[in-house]
Amino acid sequence: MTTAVDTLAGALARWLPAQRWYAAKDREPREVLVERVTPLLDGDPALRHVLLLVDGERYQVLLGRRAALPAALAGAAIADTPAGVVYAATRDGELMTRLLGRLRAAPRGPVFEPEPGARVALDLPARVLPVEQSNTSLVLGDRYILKLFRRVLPGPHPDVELHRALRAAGTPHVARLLGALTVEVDGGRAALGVLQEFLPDARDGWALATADRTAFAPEAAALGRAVATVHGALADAFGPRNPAVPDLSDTADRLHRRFSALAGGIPELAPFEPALRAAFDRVRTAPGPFTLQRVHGDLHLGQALRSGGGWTIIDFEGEPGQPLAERNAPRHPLQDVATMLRSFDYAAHHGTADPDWARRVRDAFCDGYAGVLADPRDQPALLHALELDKAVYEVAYERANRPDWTAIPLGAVSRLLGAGS
Ligand SMILES: Nc1ncnc2c1ncn2[C@@H]1O[C@H](COP(=O)(O)OP(=O)(O)O)[C@@H](O)[C@H]1O
Ligand SMILES: O=P(O)(O)O[C@H]1O[C@H](CO)[C@@H](O[C@H]2O[C@H](CO)[C@@H](O)[C@H](O)[C@H]2O)[C@H](O)[C@H]1O
Repeated sequence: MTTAVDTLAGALARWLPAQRWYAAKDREPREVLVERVTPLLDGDPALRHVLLLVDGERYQVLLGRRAALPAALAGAAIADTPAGVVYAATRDGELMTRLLGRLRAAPRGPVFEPEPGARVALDLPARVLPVEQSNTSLVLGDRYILKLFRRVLPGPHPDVELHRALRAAGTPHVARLLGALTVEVDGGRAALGVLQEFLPDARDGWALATADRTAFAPEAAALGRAVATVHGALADAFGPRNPAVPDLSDTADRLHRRFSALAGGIPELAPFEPALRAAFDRVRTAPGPFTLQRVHGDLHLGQALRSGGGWTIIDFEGEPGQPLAERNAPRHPLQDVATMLRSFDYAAHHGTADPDWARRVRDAFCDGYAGVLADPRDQPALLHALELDKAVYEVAYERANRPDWTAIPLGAVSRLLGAGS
């Protein structure tokens, strides 16, 4: 006999592949299990928090239910049931306005905890950010931004942990953390979301750099200083968990493993494999010693917001597709520098190509960074290998998400190898 939960699971299996935050986007999941349903609001509309196991991986979804959907929510429908239409509740401003206030400790349900000393208004009008991203973000009253993670992973979450430590250290370059949403799973707590101060006048670095390349150049030095300041604060906050290592053989091994995992099904990368692996091997003899530390882990121009208060770095969750242990592991800080340099190259090759601009902005960023910490250009082999690693990741990312963009990172692999170390 087919139950209501089976019907819902089937409808979710058809709906998931169209969601950008669903990792295995290119196919319908084999199995969707509704693991736990927590009622947050009864009536019409109703709101449920739902944990799903999708091919064994845990996700959270917020489901609304109404007797009939208003036209504005027509695109959010998931299933027609005898009790009403079930739909993606994050699209429903009315329900999302009430979300924070409904997260009271229902047994094993989601909980919202404000940070010590933070006074949080629980009923500000909500709107969902129109950008498609790895997660789903709601702006509350233009004062807060609530990011709801889609994957639910037990253990310390870097977006919460790093923001908390950076604000405690008084770093001006991060948005204030106001609270966190968590849930109990597998005997521990898992982060479901973070609430932060919203910067209403902010524009992200990608928008700025692509709108007017000339105006962006002076900003790059300030961005370099901001990233170095954040690195210094992260090193202080988390301490020398992994004190100076004599060489970066472990990093080289990791780059090789990542290449094998990422490039397997990508024939365009095959001709570059020997040169890429040689570049990764050169990391083994880069002059040390090195101190590894917590880093941002997924830094690019879209993660840097420019507002009246200067540069703010956002989204410290690392690459969302990686396991938490990998994302929380100490790394060389040049990893973040390398990924930001890749972003300048993206901006330079978006529209009319302007490699000279990329070189100027890259130098300005490194100058700014070098004013606070060591000059990234003092480690050319490491920087080169880390840029290549990110470009390979980007080829895989673009093929899966934006095939028309694949030429940008693929061209970069070729250019970076041609340029040598
Ligand atoms: N504190 C903030 N103030 C203003 N806008 C923000 C803030 N944090 C994030 N944003 C906006 O939300 C978007 C998504 O945030 P982000 O943390 O990068 O989510 P994701 O991990 O899903 O990419 C950003 O590109 C930015 O435009
Ligand atoms: O922001 P996310 O954490 O979801 O990061 C993913 O998506 C990014 C694109 O939105 C992608 O970034 C790549 O494209 C950017 C331009 O759109 C460019 O500035 C970045 O340098 C480039 O890597 C990112 O790789 C991916 O993880």
